[in-house]
Amino acid sequence: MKLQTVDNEISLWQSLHFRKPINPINKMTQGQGGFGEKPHKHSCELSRFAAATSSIIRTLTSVATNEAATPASPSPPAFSCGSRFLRADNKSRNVQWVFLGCPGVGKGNYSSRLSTLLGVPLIATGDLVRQELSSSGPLSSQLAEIVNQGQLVSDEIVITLVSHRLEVGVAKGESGFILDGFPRTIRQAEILEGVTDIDLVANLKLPEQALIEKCLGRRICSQCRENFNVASINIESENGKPGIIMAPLLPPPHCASKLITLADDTEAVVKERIRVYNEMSQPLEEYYRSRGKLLEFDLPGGIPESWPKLLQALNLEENEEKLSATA
Ligand SMILES: Nc1ncnc2c1ncn2[C@@H]1O[C@H](COP(=O)(O)OP(=O)(O)O)[C@@H](O)[C@H]1O
Repeated sequence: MKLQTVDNEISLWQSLHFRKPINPINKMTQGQGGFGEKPHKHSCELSRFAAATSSIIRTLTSVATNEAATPASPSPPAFSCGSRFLRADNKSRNVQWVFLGCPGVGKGNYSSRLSTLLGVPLIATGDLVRQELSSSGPLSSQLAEIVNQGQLVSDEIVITLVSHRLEVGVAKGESGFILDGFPRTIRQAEILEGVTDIDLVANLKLPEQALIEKCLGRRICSQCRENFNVASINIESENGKPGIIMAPLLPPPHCASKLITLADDTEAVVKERIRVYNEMSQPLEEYYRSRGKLLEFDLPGGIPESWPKLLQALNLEENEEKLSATA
């Protein structure tokens, strides 16, 4: 039975290194939620998986308790807030937030702005996968095939990549994190839930037409790796839903001649990525909603309209100097 298997795995990781108790309420919700069946794992797969996850467990423990790295006199925060999402249960650590959203919704952009604002690292699994893919490592060609077809890479590989990234961060004294693109399956969420507390899961939404146009308009500077978008989106209001206007995000002149398109931003692959998202990742909305952690956010337009409203929804305010620095 699924619940039994998840418990077995979490107990295995706990026995390895981590100490977070399993919350009986979570167990109950998982059981009632009817989430997708977890694939059967052979014991050798399980032990490889456990090895990878024990690493994430160790690292997440260190991230969650990393007080030593906090400076004695921290510089004033770039924000003020009354947010219930900040440090929900543990004043000794920084935020642990997750960003959900379909490909093209802009979660990378908003999570990156928040990471700068809150002074926490942004961990984007898409970037970790692409880094691995462009290296000459053993996983490279295997990953290229999966990503270029718009499919998800295996939970085991993603967890290994996240775990490694967290370990590097802990060594540098990082505390807290914003996760962009992880978890993306119920299984990944269960693993995360089993090892640390997530304070908030922000779910960004746009109509599908805008998602497709945004993905197809995405460009990256091959030199500085900055993201831009050449799409000019104008979706008329329909059936009581407000229209959406999104201006292009054009590059500065020194990047304009160096723009590239990612191999998975073609129309067929984008549609497949959205289909895979709806099938594999959308169930996460209910998973986190039932745990009281989900913040739904319909983007009202491009960054100039959406960013202040997102801050409002999170009960955050940028300080004046920060506003001018990011303008
Ligand atoms: N958590 C994850 N689980 C499985 N695969 C992932 C995960 N995160 C990223 N990937 C892989 O990396 C690709 C790029 O991710 P990302 O940049 O987040 O794209 P998207 O625009 O689809 O949100 C995904 O299509 C998927 O193949």
